[in-house]
Amino acid sequence: MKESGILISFEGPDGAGKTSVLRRIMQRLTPILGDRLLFTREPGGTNNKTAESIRELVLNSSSDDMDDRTEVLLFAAARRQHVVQTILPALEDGKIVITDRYVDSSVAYQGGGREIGMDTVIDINKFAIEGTLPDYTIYFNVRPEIGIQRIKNTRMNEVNRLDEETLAFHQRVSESYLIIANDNPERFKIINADNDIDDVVEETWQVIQTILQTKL
Ligand SMILES: Nc1ncnc2c1ncn2[C@@H]1O[C@H](COP(=O)(O)OP(=O)(O)O)[C@@H](O)[C@H]1O
Ligand SMILES: Cc1cn([C@H]2C[C@H](O)[C@@H](COP(=O)(O)OP(=O)(O)O)O2)c(=O)[nH]c1=O
Repeated sequence: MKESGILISFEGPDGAGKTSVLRRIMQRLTPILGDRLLFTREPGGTNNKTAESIRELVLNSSSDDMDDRTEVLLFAAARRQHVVQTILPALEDGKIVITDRYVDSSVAYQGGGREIGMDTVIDINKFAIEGTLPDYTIYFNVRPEIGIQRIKNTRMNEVNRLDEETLAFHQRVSESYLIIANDNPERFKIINADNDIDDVVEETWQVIQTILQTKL
C-alpha cells in the first residue's frame, strides 16, 4: 500500500545521462524540499545493506557465469528489499522519492535485452513490488549508439556487466522501453537525451516542476 508521498523513477538505456542529470536536479530540489526529498537508486538503495550486497553481486563483471533467470530474480530480490526497507517507509512519511532506475529497468533489460519476455518479467516483479508503481517515470530517450559511445568515451573505469553487452542488446533495451512508455502514457514523461546535457537538465527540470506543482 502506498501512502501520501510521490514516487518518481528515472529510466533510460546506459549512457542516457540519467545519473549526471539527476545530480544537477538534486542540487536544485534539495534547497526547496529539504527532508521531504529522498534520493535512492537501483539495484541497491539508500540505507539498504541487503540490496547493496545484491547490487555488488549482480553488476560485478566477475559474475560472468550468471544464468539469465538468476539475474531476473536477483534484480527482483534487490527491488523487494528496496521497496519494503527504503521506498514504502519514505512514502508513508509523505516524502518525494526519486529513484535512479526501478521496475521498468528489469522489464526493458531482462525482459527485452535478455529476451526473457517483458510479460514474464512483469509477473515476477509483481511479487516483489506488490503494487508499488511509480507515480511518474522520467524517461531519458537516447539513441543506443550514442549512449554506448558516451560510456566508451568517458566512463571506461566504471563499466558494469550490462554495459559490456552488445549494441543489439542495447537496441532491444531501448525498443522495450518505448513499448512500456507507449503502454503507460500517463506515467511516462519522455526527455530527449540525445541533446546537450544543459538542454537535458532544463527539459527535466520543467517536467519535475510540473509534477510537483500538480501534486504538492
Ligand atoms: N547529454 C549528454 N551529452 C554528452 N555526454 C553526456 C550527456 N549526458 C551524460 N553524458 C556523459 O555520458 C556519460 C554517461 O552518463 P551517465 O550520467 O553516467 O549516464 P547513465 O546514468 O544514464 O548511464 C558520463 O560520462 C557523462 O558525463
Ligand atoms: C535496476 C536494474 C538495472 N539493470 C542494469 C542497468 C544498468 O546497466 C545497470 C545499473 O548500473 P549503474 O552503474 O547503476 O548504471 P546506470 O548509471 O546506467 O543506472 O544495471 C538491469 O539490467 N535490470 C534492473 O532491474
